[in-house]
Amino acid sequence: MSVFRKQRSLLKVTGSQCPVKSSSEAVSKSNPATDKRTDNLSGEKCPLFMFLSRKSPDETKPFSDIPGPTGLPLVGTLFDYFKKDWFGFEKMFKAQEKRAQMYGPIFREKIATNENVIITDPWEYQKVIRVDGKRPQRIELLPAAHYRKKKGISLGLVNSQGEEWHQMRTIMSKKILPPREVLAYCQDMSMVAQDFAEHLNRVKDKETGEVENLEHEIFKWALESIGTVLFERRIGCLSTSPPKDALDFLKNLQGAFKTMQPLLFNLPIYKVYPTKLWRQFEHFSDKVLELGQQFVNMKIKDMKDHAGDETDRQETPHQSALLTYLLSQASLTPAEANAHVIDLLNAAVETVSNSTIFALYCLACNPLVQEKLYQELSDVLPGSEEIGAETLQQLPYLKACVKETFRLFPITFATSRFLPKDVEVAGYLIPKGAHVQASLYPMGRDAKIFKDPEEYRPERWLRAVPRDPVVMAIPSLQFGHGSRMCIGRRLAEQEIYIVLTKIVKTFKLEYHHEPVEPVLNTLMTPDRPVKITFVSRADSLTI
Ligand code: HEM
Repeated sequence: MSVFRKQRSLLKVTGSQCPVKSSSEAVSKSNPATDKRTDNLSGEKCPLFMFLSRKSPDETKPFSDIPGPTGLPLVGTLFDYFKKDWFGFEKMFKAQEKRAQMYGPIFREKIATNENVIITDPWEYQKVIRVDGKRPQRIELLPAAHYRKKKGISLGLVNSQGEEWHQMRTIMSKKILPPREVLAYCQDMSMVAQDFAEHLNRVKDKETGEVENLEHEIFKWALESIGTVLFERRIGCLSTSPPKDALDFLKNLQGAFKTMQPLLFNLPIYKVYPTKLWRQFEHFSDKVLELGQQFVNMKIKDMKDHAGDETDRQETPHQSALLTYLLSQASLTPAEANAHVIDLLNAAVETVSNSTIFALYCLACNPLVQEKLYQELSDVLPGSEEIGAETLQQLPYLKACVKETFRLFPITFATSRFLPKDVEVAGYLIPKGAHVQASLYPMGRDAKIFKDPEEYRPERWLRAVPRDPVVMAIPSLQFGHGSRMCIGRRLAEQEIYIVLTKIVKTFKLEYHHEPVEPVLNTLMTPDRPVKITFVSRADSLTI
């Protein structure tokens, strides 16, 4: 009898013994991996269940038994992604969902040089999280790492490993992670978001209420917003004539992300021969670097111009931009400090923009949810006051809306680790060094975990009754986990909360077009222009 079937028969016993009833979102069908959670509402595993579901070591199957597509020597399943009846690289998350339906919650796949164990069961992925350690290793973004090595630039926090990573992370964490540091940016972010709402009001079509190239406008906001954190200065993206360099930066950043996607999964021929795609990627990356450096130079010039100017410093609530902080670190050369800031800029703009676009889209498609959110915002912020740290504590529904967006559109689509030691997952022994991915799209849309998974229902995250902590943590997995979790998570969430607050208070959002589907351009992005109608709220006090 398979391990899974054994577990299922044990679960029948434990189900009746467990003192806590199952939730309405409990498993409808038996699934070997998901059944293990018992889904009791307290979120704690029943001790009897834990005892009965223990496996003896000899039940653990070898790595080679993990199911998955066979593929060809050398290239693995690479050619599947060129087939008409299969999904391309831009729909990799769909391919993983399909594979999970075929092989179950754990499978192996080798695509060109990428060999992965993919897990769609959140309880099983917990075993990977538990062994994360102090210096977790994630697969590098190979094209980006190759580019940096070629140019002789630091690999940066995103792509470095081991001690080098740990040292960088320790320095940067002190300034980016503490809640008090992040909350200090509330006021600046709030002012940028207010400008953005006014900007939308200005640029929306007076007849249709739609904004031409909304994505581009949101990118401008995201650059302006993170600019206040990194450089403590306004870039001017939301003015009537934004600086050309800022617009070029955004265009090239998008180009770099878009061209990186196919480079990530194909054979890395570019390492020996600069293919057309590689040359495009290199061109975009060169421009991003050059223009990013210009932002840095502007800030450095500001600092020199205002050295010792106390009046200027008093105007800013948090006294030092991230760049200032990094430049003051004795262990970093100015070149390293610059490289880190450009890294953060790159990581921040695409991620925050796309998450915000999907959140606005979800709200526009769900008027009842939007109305409920509007009520919450109006109760807490009845006037045009700025959004402060205390306000953010009082907006549970807003936070639930963001979580629900992350569930449906996990823009990073997978989070991964190289295992630091052998681990048993879903009944298989996975050896140290294997690369293991949590596939977030199928996880978030699993009907055995979420009732009516296609529905946008923020209430899922508001249950008064405590639910399984593993389920509750699914949305945050898109920021990764453990000591290598996204360093910008708090900044990102704060920016998204603030901009949604300003927009929903100012406009009623509507959507009257074909549904938007996600596609990968390294990150998950909408597959078409998102034509939201922005209807000014008559009773809005913000504009
Ligand atoms: C919704 C927005 C964002 C999402 C979904 C996101 C997601 C992620 C994920 C999944 C990782 C890998 C974590 C892991 O391996 O455990 C990561 C790493 C990282 N993120 Fe973000 N991120 C976002 C916003 C930001 C922002 C705003 C910044 C900068 C201010 C940023 C900077 C970074 C950096 C530097 C790393 C590398 C961290 C390390 O390896 O130590 N991210 N992010």
